[in-house]
Amino acid sequence: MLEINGVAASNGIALANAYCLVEPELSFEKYEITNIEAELDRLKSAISRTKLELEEIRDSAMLKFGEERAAIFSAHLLILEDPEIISALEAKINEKVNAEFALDEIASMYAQLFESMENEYMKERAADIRDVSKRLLAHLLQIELPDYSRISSEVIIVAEDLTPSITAQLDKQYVKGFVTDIGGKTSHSAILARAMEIPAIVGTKTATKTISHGSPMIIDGLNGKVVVHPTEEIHESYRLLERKQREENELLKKYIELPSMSADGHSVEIAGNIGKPEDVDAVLKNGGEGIGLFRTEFLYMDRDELPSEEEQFNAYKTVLTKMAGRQTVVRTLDIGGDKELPYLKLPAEMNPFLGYRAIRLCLEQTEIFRTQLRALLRASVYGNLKIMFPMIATLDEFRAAKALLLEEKHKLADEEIAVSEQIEIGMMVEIPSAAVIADLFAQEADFLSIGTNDLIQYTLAADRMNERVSYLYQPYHPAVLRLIKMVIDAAHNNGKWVGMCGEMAGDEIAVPILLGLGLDEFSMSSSSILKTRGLLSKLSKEKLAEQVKQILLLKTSSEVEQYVKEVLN
Ligand SMILES: C=C(OP(=O)(O)O)C(=O)O
Ligand SMILES: [Mg+2]
Repeated sequence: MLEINGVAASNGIALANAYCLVEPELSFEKYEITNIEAELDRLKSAISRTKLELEEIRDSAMLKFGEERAAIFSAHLLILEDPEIISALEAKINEKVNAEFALDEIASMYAQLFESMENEYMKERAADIRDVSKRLLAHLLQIELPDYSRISSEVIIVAEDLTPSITAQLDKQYVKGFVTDIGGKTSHSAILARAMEIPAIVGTKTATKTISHGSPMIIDGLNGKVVVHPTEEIHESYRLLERKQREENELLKKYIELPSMSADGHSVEIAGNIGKPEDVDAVLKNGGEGIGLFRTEFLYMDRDELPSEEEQFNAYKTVLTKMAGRQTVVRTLDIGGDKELPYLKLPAEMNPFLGYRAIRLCLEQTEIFRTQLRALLRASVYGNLKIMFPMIATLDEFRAAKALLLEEKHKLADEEIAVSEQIEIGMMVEIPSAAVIADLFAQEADFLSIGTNDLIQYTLAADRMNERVSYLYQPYHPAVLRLIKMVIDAAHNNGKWVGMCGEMAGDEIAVPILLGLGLDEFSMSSSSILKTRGLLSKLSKEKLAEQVKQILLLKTSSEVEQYVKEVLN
């Protein structure tokens, strides 16, 4: 039995076998062959097995993800059927070299040829050739390649990291959880795991080195623990725990229909965070009263080009229609940091979290921004839309973004296209400079939404993705609490509402503090909604408003945590 610790990124317990997303070593030696016919046969049979595999992948991608993604595999199949490539391979084998070596030579030659072409489309074909030849090489060497899109039994994914696009493709029916070497509580793979409501442990540092494919394992998303090859006894205790958790989740269901109200009768709003229109279902299923954050960048990911105005319009319209008049806060494109768009071909930066991203990019590449704003404005008539801008650091940025929005609104009016007159325009407060001058922003914004995932990392200068400094990523640090108080007070002093859409809004130590500070809206992963509503129903807002005065005098994060735990008991 082996125990590994990591960051508890998404709650829950999962028991299944490991599915290691580790690229296996595909090394081989060059050797001279004596039987050319036998070698050609070996190549032929590896090609047919590769084709069969690709056909299966293509068909399952078609079913699960649609035509666009399936097309990649059709293109791979065409390469395997290309007579020119096949005869080049055969000619090479006729020089009495083994098939692996022949494949490597020919595939590299073609890939280099495509790479040297001016045409972008042809350049990309080089990647296809390398991909197919890797698959074929694996078949020649009789090594199985892991492929997450073909998982069809219950597994726990073990990977160095999961990019948002891989995570978004995992099929919840089979993927019961995941464990990664890197990442923190607010890395985007962790956020997506919470949206998928599957347990996840990130930042284990060693999972891929110590867990082998197929090993029975348990992940304890509550305590950030991974157990590999558990003893019978441990397995049984976790099975019972999992059952207990399922029962507790059943009990929480009573809160689906109840309003979000403290024990002393104060109402707040508990909303959900989403990344794709289909995530709305989980928010509604869990009784979310609104959407506090729609991370629209996910509409731009996992594809080869920017989404058109029409595509975006349809996505926003779907969300607004499903939300049926409930408050829906949509955040404009927040790309950068750990969220990349390869097709924008942005140069690599030394510090991407401090670089050219989010509103900075939108205010420069205004065509991208205007397309999104138009789509949003056109969709506004289908529900209760509020728009907010990410990563605002200066008042000038907020004014410039708002001006572009109003310009697009006027243009639509000229075109006689209907736009709602009720759209509130707000902003994320996730950069310390914005928190410090929240009083100035609150005069010009209709609402503020505190993004603690970034606010914490920028306040403590601790990368939210870096597990080596995760001890510094402290939501209850007095500096963070003071900034949050400043923002809430600034909004209220100007008659505006204030929400929080960072993960802290669903954190059980933070919720009592935030209630005491007067936060109006708590927006979180849909899996946290019911637990938070249950917790809220046991808290007295008026009593907490007094206790918070004490909390704000505490000197360290652990003192705050200890105080809240005592108050709660
Ligand atoms: C909600 C936030 O935005 P994201 O996690 O998408 O950066 C935040 O920073 O708190
Ligand atoms: Mg952010």
